[in-house]
Amino acid sequence: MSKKAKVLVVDDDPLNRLVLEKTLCEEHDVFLAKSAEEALAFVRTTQFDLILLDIVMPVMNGFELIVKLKENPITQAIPVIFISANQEHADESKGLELGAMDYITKPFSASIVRVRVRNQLLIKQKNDLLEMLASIDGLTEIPNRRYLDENLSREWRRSKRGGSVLSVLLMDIDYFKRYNDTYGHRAGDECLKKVAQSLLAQCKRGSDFIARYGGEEFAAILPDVSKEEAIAFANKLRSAVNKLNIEHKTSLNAQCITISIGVATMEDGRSTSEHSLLEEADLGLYEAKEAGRNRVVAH
Ligand SMILES: Nc1nc2c(ncn2[C@@H]2O[C@H](COP(=O)(O)OP(=O)(O)OP(=O)(O)O)[C@@H](O)[C@H]2O)c(=O)[nH]1
Repeated sequence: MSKKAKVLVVDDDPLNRLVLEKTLCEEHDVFLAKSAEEALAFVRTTQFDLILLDIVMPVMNGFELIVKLKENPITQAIPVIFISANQEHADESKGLELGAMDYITKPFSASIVRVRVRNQLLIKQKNDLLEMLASIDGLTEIPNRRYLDENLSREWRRSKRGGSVLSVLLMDIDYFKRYNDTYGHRAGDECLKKVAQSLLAQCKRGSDFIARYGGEEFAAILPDVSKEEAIAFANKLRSAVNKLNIEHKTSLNAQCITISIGVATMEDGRSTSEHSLLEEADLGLYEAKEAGRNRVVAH
């Protein structure tokens, strides 16, 4: 059975909160906030699938709250439905212009609220699925370059802010053109899938992130991992690929598929940009290739 959606009801009127909870609690997990401030505290700790939002509330009203929600990358994708006693068209169009998905007027019919909430949750489910598909590489089924770029940008900003360490790896299969030429493009695809899955299997920490960077290149983002730890992890990845023992009889450095890895680490928030971190890892990768392949070079 699929898990219940989390719906946050934000309304200063206790009776409205109670009625909405009763209306929705059979189908969804319902959370109640009695003010916009309480809602903001809630969304910091819980990932909601939908917010039902009153407009007229003391201190911060519903319009002000939706602006804050849409400004924050963490909350901007949560669909909002206004539920308000304001029946003016101007309020409804303002609510929709500010990013709400729907506008329900009070007094409301419980069955209409239920259907409109269900509709928005279905749209969100489909959007989440599309977002996920757009982030996964079709061949290897691991995150793609787009997902990597987003994640690196986020982790780089986090490290810069907190002064924490961040390591990046760039990996490339050795003599892969020769592999394709020898065994065919289809076998090349199978090889890429096996390598990708073996790299992924080495990621034991939730924060480790592996992606297909493009072609026969892969990348890893390792938050809070020092240079020494990143080198050790890179060697673990290299050894995992060696152990796959995929025959490569035309390779010039081994009898089987191997990878070369470049490592770069940002310590004390010193790197100028996330791109410079990738460039340093790329330099390490280049040197690993030059030095004979099937090795790790840190920059
Ligand atoms: N089968 C297959 N091959 C790919 C894919 N993407 C890139 N390639 C191939 O990967 C090969 C990469 O070759 P090069 O960049 O010359 O490098 P290399 O042969 O691995 O040599 P070194 O990196 O110097 O060890 C090219 O022949 C690409 O066609 C893919 O999705 N599937």
